[in-house]
Amino acid sequence: MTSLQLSAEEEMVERFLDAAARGDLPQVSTLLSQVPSLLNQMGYSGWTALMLAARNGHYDVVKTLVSHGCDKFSVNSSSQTAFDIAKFWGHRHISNLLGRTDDGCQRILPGSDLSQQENYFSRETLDRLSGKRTDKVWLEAKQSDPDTVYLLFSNLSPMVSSSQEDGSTGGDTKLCRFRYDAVKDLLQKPATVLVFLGVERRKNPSSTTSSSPPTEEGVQEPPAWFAISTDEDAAELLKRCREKNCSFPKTPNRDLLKFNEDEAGVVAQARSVLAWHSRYSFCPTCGSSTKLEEGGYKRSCLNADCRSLQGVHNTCYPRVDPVVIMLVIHPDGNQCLLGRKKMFPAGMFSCLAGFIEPGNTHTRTHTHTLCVVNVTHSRDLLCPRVPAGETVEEAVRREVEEESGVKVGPVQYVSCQPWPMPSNLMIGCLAVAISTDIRVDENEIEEARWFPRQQVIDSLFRGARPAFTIPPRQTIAHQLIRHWIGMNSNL
Ligand SMILES: NC(=O)C1=CN([C@@H]2O[C@H](COP(=O)(O)OP(=O)(O)OC[C@H]3O[C@@H](n4cnc5c(N)ncnc54)[C@H](O)[C@@H]3O)[C@@H](O)[C@H]2O)C=CC1
Ligand SMILES: [Mg+2]
Ligand SMILES: [Mg+2]
Ligand SMILES: [Mg+2]
Ligand SMILES: [Zn+2]
Repeated sequence: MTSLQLSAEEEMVERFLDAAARGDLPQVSTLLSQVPSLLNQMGYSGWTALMLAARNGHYDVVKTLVSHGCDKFSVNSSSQTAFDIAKFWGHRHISNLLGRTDDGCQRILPGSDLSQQENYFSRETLDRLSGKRTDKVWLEAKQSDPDTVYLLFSNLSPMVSSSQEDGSTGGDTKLCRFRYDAVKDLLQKPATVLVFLGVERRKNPSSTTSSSPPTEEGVQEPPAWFAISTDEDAAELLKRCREKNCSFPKTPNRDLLKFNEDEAGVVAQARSVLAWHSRYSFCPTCGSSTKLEEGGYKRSCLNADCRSLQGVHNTCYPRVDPVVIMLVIHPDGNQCLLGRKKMFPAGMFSCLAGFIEPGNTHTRTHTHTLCVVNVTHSRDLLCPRVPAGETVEEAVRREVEEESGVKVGPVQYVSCQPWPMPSNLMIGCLAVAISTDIRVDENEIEEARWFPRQQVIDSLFRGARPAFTIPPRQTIAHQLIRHWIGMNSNL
């Protein structure tokens, strides 16, 4: 092979890689059909087309390369697969696609344990079927269906059974499931709140054990799930359960972390919606009484003159509070900033976190999406000082500086977690510090420190005598710390 031929071939590889990096799917497909051997080629950078598409979030290109049978397990000079790269850059849909594989292959992918990238409380076990919430006839039929599953809540705690003899939940907590006959009296009570959670997702339709008749089309519908919150005495409610060791856990922050991933997702959904009902019994706009609608996903004001009945108002729907939670990395790349609140168990440090705030009067440098304004209005209206929601990045910078005095530069989203105490969405980020002096706000944080990577590894993997402890694996704080430790610094 002459040097000229070689460079032509190299040039073709670089063109192919460039198309993948830019997300140019037609170009990727054309080149592949002309030269199929391009599929797994590495360029000068040591990256394959799959890695570049995964890096830049080009889902369609990744999908096409995978469908052509490309090698998902090849690694770059930092030993990262395309899966690792997608995960690092927060392209979860791509890491899910690359991680979705049979059990045999999953072993091969480094760090490919899917439960690691999916945070606790995030699994969508049920199909919410939100379109059915307005279908009263369907919802009523489902309520009396013998296959329907009911979960009972008292004071926002679900009834659970525990395998521990003393009733203390030791990691094997299960939701108590009820059928219509066991709860139909509760459904008649005026104080009862009923929330439609969704229907089971069928993995294997042929293995159904449903006793309900097929629908007109002959398709058996999967069982529906509802959550019931009632004012009946907890001790009375417990008598309805035939299982042993039933209880309503008393300490949500601890006890709600003991379900398997499937049930944790259902609990998060049910508890957040029920918590909203418990706090919004009256109309936030005019103070009148409200009625439940849409399968428990709406409260409408009973005052016919209320403003909330005109148009769509967010006060009528369950609320979610966004919270940023961030692992701040030292400019040297080898230490991270962790803090502790007074209420934490002794020796525990965690990521800093804080509520995203509405309205930010900082001067903004990026463009806004604005409502259309009359062109004769002053320029001030086009570059408004009007309050607008804080961005995730701004909230990260503000909270870190407020709580620790450390200034933050780049911010990168990693993953998020519904946190049903009562209804937060924890938005997990990595952030890089641009100053290192710590000055804690003692109202919020008792202490904050830079921890060297090795000390963090000792804590994470419970090495000999760790200097501090971190929150349990079910928290996104734990997962962010783990993510940083697992990540190579040269990406
Ligand atoms: N899943 C996880 O790994 C973690 C979850 N969290 C959750 O994040 C949440 C926020 O973290 P913080 O450091 O407490 O926030 P923060 O730093 O913003 O301070 C909380 C204070 O902000 C005020 N505040 C502003 N907006 C609020 C709102 N919508 N609801 C309640 N208080 C509001 C209150 O005065 C409150 O005391 C906590 O509720 C906690 O449950 C916190 C750390 C780890
Ligand atoms: Mg905070
Ligand atoms: Mg704060
Ligand atoms: Mg705050
Ligand atoms: Zn009202």
